[in-house]
Amino acid sequence: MPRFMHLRKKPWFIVFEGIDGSGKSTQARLLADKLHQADIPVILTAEPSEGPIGCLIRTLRTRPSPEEERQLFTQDRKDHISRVIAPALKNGISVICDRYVYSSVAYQGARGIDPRQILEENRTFALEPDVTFLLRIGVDEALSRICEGRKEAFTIFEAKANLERVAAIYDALDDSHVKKIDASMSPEEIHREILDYLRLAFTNSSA
Ligand SMILES: Nc1ncnc2c1ncn2[C@@H]1O[C@H](COP(=O)(O)OP(=O)(O)OP(=O)(O)O)[C@@H](O)[C@H]1O
Ligand SMILES: Cc1cn([C@H]2C[C@H](O)[C@@H](COP(=O)(O)O)O2)c(=O)[nH]c1=O
Repeated sequence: MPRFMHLRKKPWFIVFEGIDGSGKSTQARLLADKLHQADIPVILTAEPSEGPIGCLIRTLRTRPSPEEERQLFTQDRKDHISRVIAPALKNGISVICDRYVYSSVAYQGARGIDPRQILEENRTFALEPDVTFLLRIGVDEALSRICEGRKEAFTIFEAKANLERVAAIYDALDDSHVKKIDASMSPEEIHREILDYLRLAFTNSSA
């Protein structure tokens, strides 16, 4: 069966999660490019989204309260789902999303809000991905990558202690659609592992 032909029959919703610097954007782009090369209809999107609330979030220079932050990301996600994700899937277009529900669980959970409460609230409205790739990496390695790849000072979300708490919540995730990936490998090795996993998942889903 030609590679990824399954996606022509049923578009997939694929999410990338992980701490800052884990390589989510790199892998999301590599996967989107691979599907484009296979002539599979796909869009690459992200949260915070490019909608009005997502743009507001990205301009923040001081961190809101945990509750305000939770509400902002929840409203952005509702807008993102209705404006971008749901229409694409309905039109047979697969969606690759760089950050989604679990970012709220991990990052706002790291600020003291009960992660289970965040997850339960999101489950009342958010579409469930077909697969979530959780890129796992040590905080020190992630921060050294961010230093290399970024000139301006760290954003407010990247304080080391905060990322340690975020990473711990991510690691506790055990949903069946979460696939944990060792993100310390090279970009090419991670990409190959993701493609191998997807090919097997597509085969099993159409069996
Ligand atoms: N497997 C890898 N090995 C080494 N460096 C990597 C790897 N993947 C990405 N990088 C580099 O690390 C930096 C962060 O990568 P990327 O932007 O993909 O991470 P991210 O998880 O999206 O980060 P953020 O959440 O902060 O946007 C970039 O400079 C990128 O080139
Ligand atoms: C979706 C989402 C994101 N965040 C945080 C996590 C990141 O530090 C920033 C986005 O930065 P990126 O470099 O564009 O990935 O936003 C969050 O706290 N909660 C969320 O739901």
